[in-house]
Formats: sequence, structure tokens, C-alpha cells
Amino acid sequence: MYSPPSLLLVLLAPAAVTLYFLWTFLMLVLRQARSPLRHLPGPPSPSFFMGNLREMHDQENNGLVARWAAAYGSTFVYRGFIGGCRLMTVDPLAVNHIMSRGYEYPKPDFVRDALASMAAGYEGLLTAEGDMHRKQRKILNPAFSAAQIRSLTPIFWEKAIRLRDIWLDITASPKAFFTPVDPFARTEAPPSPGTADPEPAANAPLLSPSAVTTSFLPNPFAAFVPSKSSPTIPTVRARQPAGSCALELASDAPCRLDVLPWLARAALDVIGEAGFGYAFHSLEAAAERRDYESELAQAFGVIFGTARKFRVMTILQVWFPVLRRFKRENAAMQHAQATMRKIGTELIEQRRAAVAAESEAEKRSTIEGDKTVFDRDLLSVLVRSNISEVPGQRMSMNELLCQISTFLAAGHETSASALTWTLYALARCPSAQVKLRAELRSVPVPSGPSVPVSSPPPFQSSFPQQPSTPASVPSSPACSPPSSPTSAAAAHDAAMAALFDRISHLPYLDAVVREALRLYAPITTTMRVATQDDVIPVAAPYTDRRGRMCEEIRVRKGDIISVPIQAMNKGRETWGEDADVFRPERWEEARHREERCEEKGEKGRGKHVQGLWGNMLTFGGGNPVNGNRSCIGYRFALSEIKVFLFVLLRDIEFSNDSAVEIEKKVNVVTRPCVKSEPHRGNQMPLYIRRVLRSPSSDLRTDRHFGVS
Ligand code: HEM
Repeated sequence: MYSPPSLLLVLLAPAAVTLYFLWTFLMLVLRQARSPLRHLPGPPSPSFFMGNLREMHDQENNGLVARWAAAYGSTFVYRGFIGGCRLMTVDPLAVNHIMSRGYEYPKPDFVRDALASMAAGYEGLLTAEGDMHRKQRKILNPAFSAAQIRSLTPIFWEKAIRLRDIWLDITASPKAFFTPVDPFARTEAPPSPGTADPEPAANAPLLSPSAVTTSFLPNPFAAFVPSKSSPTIPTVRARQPAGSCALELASDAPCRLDVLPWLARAALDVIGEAGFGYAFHSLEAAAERRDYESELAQAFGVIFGTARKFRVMTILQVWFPVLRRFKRENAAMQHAQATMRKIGTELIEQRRAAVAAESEAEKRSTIEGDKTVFDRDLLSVLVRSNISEVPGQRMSMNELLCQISTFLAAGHETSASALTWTLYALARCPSAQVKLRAELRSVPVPSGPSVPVSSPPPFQSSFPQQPSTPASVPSSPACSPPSSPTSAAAAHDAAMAALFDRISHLPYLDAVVREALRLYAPITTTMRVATQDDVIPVAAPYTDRRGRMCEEIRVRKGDIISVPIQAMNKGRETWGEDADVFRPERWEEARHREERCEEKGEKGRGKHVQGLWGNMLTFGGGNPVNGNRSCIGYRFALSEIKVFLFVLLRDIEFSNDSAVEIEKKVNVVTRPCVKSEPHRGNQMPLYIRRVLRSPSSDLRTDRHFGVS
């Protein structure tokens, strides 16, 4: 029976709530006022409420961090909400100290919250902290070993070849093609169904979703717009790009193509199959202009794509954690999350059965003295950890489901962004492109009869998938003629594996990838919070606001720290006066310098930043003992990028229209935008054309779309 709340309760409840808010606010203001960071130099704050956050919105295009560093030194503070000081440092020693203490300097709660909505919770590798993270990292590491990544390369080859063939088809008949909807274009308001014009005039405004970015909160990745309700966007226009030069003998007129959605789709297909044996068929869906996407792709898009607008509530949730419980989730989001869970569970169950069967077979083969290679692909690793009886190696079902979302998200948009910017850099630097193509073409590729590529069996869902067509590439001429499909496949795999090894060590390809990832780091900034008072060493002493010379940075528990990855990758002290210029040769020069030093028995120049890769922070940094938060998928990404560049660049010439100004828009991942067309959202229009004397028959795939 309903009993009315007592009057005392009615009076006390609002008072308690008010007290909570006042107390929390007071504590926050007090904490900020007592932070030793307040003594550090830094730019003036244009707004009490927003601090410098609005200024930072466009920091990747206006060199803000470099300007601040020039004005205030390598270590300074900027202001966050209600004037809170946030540390920003480009000092390598300080950055190493922070990044190598992943558990003492975790991601701030508001960053974790934003990532958690993308990674479906707090139990994925991106969002887990402390012991849970340590355990997960240990379990997952084998799935990202060099040998394991090598075994995934057939999928990279297949997708790269498919994309190349689609693009070559486009160069052959540009009018027949349309730019697909970017599966991860951030949308503000999805266009209403039925507005799509299948063949609008070439100069018609593009009905692209408009971009929404917030620089102060790392928003979950982006929006998937099911093509049913989305416009088809014609950006293929036969027009000579201003300032383009004939790089080599090229056929056809160059046609304008928004490469971003194609690369996003290719990368999604790669991580789906390589990570979980799930065939998104995202490239095919676009190439065949199908009006449906896979069930998981749709759900994925809704979850990651809900554009997070700047709301007062968002800020309040940063200050008052209790408000985070009142996050609204609409019906579409709930449905998408349920779908993700359902498919995730099905994927896991399917693989669990396979792993159990394999386990039995292994037991038998051990008895018989035979040796079975145990699968180490990501999903199998996850599933095995779920059934493990060792507590330290066991992940719960919820952790498993979080990892699926985490890796789908973390593993595809970053790679797509990296590839997009690399093509852009090469389009703007014809000499580098020609040099790279010459190197790539100097590598003989296997030729011969087509044989099926061995890739993980596609996941069977209720989604009306196309029958999976295995990619085919020729087997190596060096191999003896295949006597059976199995031996032919093995021969082919061996030939392609050898080709992969070869391209992994191509010096100019490596230099191009490094230089592109230096200048166009897909993740431009990361944030950390101090969990205890600490003293951070610096390489360059600085003068604080009181005129004192400081040789360290004092931080207090709760202080927020920004690590400007991109700005550090462009630091003149490390990279020289031409740090802003795309010049792959700098990597060759550095290598020669190091070789000379080694010959003389001297130590090299030494690392400036102990980043995971190439002295850069592009893939983050970390220390296995005290919290390794560096990118677990960096080998995966580098292999994927190199294979795609190898396949695409050999046959296709890329150029750009120098009148079209491209800007960076940061939304966790850095994506391109045309400055004069912000309403069109993220895009990267380039001009492509087939390079003549193309060895396009060298690397082939059984295409079930397009023309030859
Ligand atoms: C060019 C491509 C990529 C770039 C530039 C990149 C960059 C990064 C960076 C900077 C971090 C650290 C973030 C931080 O500390 O705040 C990170 C973490 C991570 N990356 Fe990547 N990533 C790429 C590709 C991938 C791929 C392909 C995968 C998976 C297949 C992946 C999975 C992850 C995961 C799971 C984490 C979290 C690791 C942890 O906290 O232990 N990334 N990535």
C-alpha cells in the first residue's frame, strides 16, 4: 500500500542534494585553488567558465600548442572549466615520466566515460584500469605478436586488392560510381529517408552529414548512417585537378573521389574479419550500392555515431560524478546496444564451440605425439580466457563483450585515418609518390593461377549476407605447381607471406609511413590525471609565474594533464626547422646517421620521446611494469597500412586540388574536412587515375563486383 513520504523526508531530500552539490563544487574550487599548477606560466583565460577550451577547438589547424610553447616554454598550463589549471607539456622527460606510469596517471574519469560509451563499458582494454587492465593486457598480448599479425595478412591483402579494384573501376567509368556513405561520419541530423538523388548533377550540393566536433571532451568515434536513410554522394567528377602534374604515364582522366569513406569501410572489414571472423561486407555493400548494411555495422554506427553535442549537462557530469548516472539513452541506442550484445554473444559462443573442439583434438594429438598449432586470433584468445580456470587469466563475459566493441572501434578508425592522411600527403608530394611507386614496383609479386586465400570462416548471422567470395591471388611462380586446392592455397599463402615480409622492410615505404604518422597522428592528444601528489622531472627548466627557475613540475592528486601528441611529433627541437614538412627522407637520413654512429661505436642521438614506435607518441607510450597504455594494435595497424599502400600505390596515382584546403577535425580520431565545406562533414577529396603499364594483373582478387 502506498504510504506518503514523511514531511521531514520531503524537506531533507532537496537539502541533502543541494548540500552535495555545494560541497562537491566547493571541494573542486578548493582543489583547483591549491594546485601547484597555478604557479606555472600559461596563456590568459578568455572565459571564466570555459577557460581556454574554445580556443583549443581548432588547435590542430592553427598551431596553437606550438604558439603557446613558443610564448610560455615547453611546460605551461591552460585553463579548463571554471579556471582549473591543466598541465600541458612538450618536455620529453616530463612526458616520459607521465606516460610510463600508466596506473599512477590514468585517463581522467570524464575521458573514460566518453570512451566507455564507445567501448560498451568500463571493462574493455581502453577503459579498464589497474589490476583489471594488467590482467587483460597480459591475456591479449599474444593476439598482437608479430607472428600472429603475419598470419592475418591474407585478410589485409584481400581487402586492399578489393579496394584497389573498386577504385580502378571508378577510374574506368567514373559516372557509374558514387561515394559511399562514410560508415563513421559524425552526423548532426541524419538526412530524412527518400531525399537521396541517385544521380544528381555534378555540381549539386553534397548531402553529407555535417560535422560536429568538440575539442574539450573526447567524443566517441563517429556515426554510422545506414545507407537506407542516407544520401548517395557523387564526388566522382572528371576534372583536371589544379596544379596536378602527370606523375607517370597515366590512363583515363583523373576523377575526384572522396577516399575517406572507402578507406573507413575497408578498415572496418579488415578488423571485423581479422579480429572476430565477422564479415561486415562493408566494401561490397558500397561497391554494389546495396541499401543495407550488416546488422552489426548498423548497431556499431548508432553506438559510436551518436553525436555528442556540447551540453551544460556534459560539463556538470564532469564536476558531479553522481550526474553521470542520469545519462539518457534513446530507444535506438538501447536497441543498438542489445544488438551488439546479441551478436557479440553469438560470436563468442560460436568460437567457444570451435575452441572446445580444437582443445579436444589437441588432447588427442598430444597423446598421439602430434603437434597442433593452437589458434591465437583475438576472438579465440578472448574465448579461451573466458573458459580458463586460472583466475589471473580469466575474463568475464562482460569483459569479452567490451573487448569486441573496443577493438572494432579502436582498430578501424585509426587505421582508416592514417591511410587517408598518408594518401593526402603523397598526393601533395608528387616526388615522394613517384619514388615510392618505383620502390613498390621494384618488388616482384607472385603471379599464377588464382587460389583461395585462407581466412577465418565468416560469422553466420541472420543478416542476409552475400555468399562469401574468397579472395584470390596468384600463387608464387617459385612454388611447384599446386597439385590440390589445399596445397595451392598453402603455396599461395607462403608466397604472400614472403611478399609481406619483403614489403615490411622496404626502406622508402617505411619512411613514408613513419613520416605520415608523424605529421598526421590519428590521435592528436591524450589526457591523464594524477592519482597522487608527484614531482615530475623536466629536461628544460622553466620560469614560473613568480619568476622562480624550476627543474621539476609539482602536481597534486586530481590535476589534469594534456599530452599533445601531434605537437610533440612536430617539435622543431627534435625534428628540425622543417618539422612541419612531409619529408620521408628524414627517416632515411636518421637511419644512416645511426648506422654511422654504430660503426664508430658511438651511441646514437638518443630517443627524445620514449614513444612506442619511431621516437614518436603516435602510438602512445608505456611501461609494462607500471601500466602499459600504449597501442596494443600498432603492429596490426602498420602491417595493414603497408599492405594497403603497396597495393594501391602501385596501380593508382593520387593527386589533389591545391585550391581545396583540407583541415583536421579532431573527435578522438583526426579526420579531414574541406575548409570551405564544413557542412559536408568529414571528407578527403583526391583525384585518382590508373597508372599505365599497370601490373594490375599481378595481384588479383576474385571480384564479385565492378569491372576489370
Ligand atoms: C594508425 C593506427 C593507430 C594509431 C595511431 C593508434 C594510436 C593509439 C594510441 C595513441 C593509444 C594510446 C591512447 C592513450 O594512451 O590515451 C592507443 C591505444 C590502443 N589502441 Fe591503438 N592505434 C592505432 C591502431 C590500432 C589498432 C589497429 C588496434 C586494434 C586492432 C588498436 C587498439 C588499441 C587499444 C585496444 C588501445 C588501448 C590500449 C591500452 O590502454 O592498454 N589501435 N592507440
